[in-house]
Amino acid sequence: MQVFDYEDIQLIPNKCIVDSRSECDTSIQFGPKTFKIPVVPANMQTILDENLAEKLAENGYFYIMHRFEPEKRIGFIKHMQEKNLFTSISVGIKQAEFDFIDQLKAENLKPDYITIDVAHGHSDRVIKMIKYIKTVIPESFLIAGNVGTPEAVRELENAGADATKVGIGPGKVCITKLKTGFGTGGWQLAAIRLCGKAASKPIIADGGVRNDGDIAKSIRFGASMVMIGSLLAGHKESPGEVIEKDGKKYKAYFGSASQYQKGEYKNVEGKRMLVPYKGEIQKTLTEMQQDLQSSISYAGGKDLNSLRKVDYVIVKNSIYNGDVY
Ligand SMILES: NC(=O)C1=CN([C@@H]2O[C@H](COP(=O)(O)OP(=O)(O)OC[C@H]3O[C@@H](n4cnc5c(N)ncnc54)[C@H](OP(=O)(O)O)[C@@H]3O)[C@@H](O)[C@H]2O)C=CC1
Ligand SMILES: Nc1nc2c(ncn2[C@@H]2O[C@H](COP(=O)(O)O)[C@@H](O)[C@H]2O)c(=O)[nH]1
Repeated sequence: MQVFDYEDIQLIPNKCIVDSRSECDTSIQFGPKTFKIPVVPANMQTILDENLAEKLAENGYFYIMHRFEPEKRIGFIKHMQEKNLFTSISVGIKQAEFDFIDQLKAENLKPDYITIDVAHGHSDRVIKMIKYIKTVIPESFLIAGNVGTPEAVRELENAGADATKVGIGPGKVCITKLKTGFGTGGWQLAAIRLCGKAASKPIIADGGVRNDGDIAKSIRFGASMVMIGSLLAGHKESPGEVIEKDGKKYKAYFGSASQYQKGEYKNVEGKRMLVPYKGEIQKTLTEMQQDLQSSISYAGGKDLNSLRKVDYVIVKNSIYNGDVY
């Protein structure tokens, strides 16, 4: 099996067909809606809260609300619907989450998107939840994850998932690889390629993106959407207070399976780090869009599809020579 990660790949340019990068269209249809860029902030408590979700929805970006304050979800859905904004929430797989699906049904609330968010998505419990949601609220576009193999993608799709989320352990605050020996950490882009080839529905590349160019690479290897944590952490709108240390400003970013999320040190597979404060998130999202427009122009096209077939070379761990900024 050929394995590589983001830093090992360079895409090969084709002849340009636009006069300006502004002509390049970065929009993506994902499920029932179309978004400005194929990027979604990670559904984690230090990445997004209700206010940021609202801002993203208002401005044409995809979001997936996290599931770590379960009691807020019904109110959040109602609030977004009152504002005519799309609704996108996460669920787990414990019994209380089946009851939550029943509650949604009883209140006639049909989120536009539901994401099943667990560490090891290739399991009978996840398949049971997929089938349950698809029976009770078939109108919702259902994303299931996380997985790291073509077999898992196929099995979750066959169970009824409308999209799958790929990435076990490549995240910046993940320690799954170290704690368990398993995952796609270190070869996430190759895993996206394998899963993308097996998929008959969209996949979300989740974790390991360290530079804007990695978004184009994810699309090249089969992703429809790219989930990003660390690059979108540390903004003014990110949940949490600004922390001052040695005269510099930071915000905290911690794993959903860290002790900081769980409130206890049990089955910990995540850590906490401080991310330099970055100001407004819109600036980062705009830069991502501009960089992606540039990527499309290098691909020799006018939209994201042009990225999907570009040639590439594997330059194992060498592209950062003299190139870090
Ligand atoms: N993308 C990634 O690489 C990873 C992401 N995460 C994130 O951390 C959060 C917490 O995830 P998770 O622990 O699944 O959620 P939960 O704590 O809600 O656990 C869900 C259920 O699955 C069980 N479970 C968890 N892990 C496993 C496993 N490896 N094998 C069998 N059963 C398991 C849990 O039981 P019990 O705890 O008793 O085993 C629990 O009953 C999620 O947001 C997830 O996305 C976590 C790790 C890896
Ligand atoms: N192994 C773990 N993975 C986690 C945890 N919390 C979140 N995540 C995953 O990381 C990505 C974000 O990755 P990044 O490289 O962009 O920062 C996120 O979407 C989850 O899939 C965790 O505690 N352990």
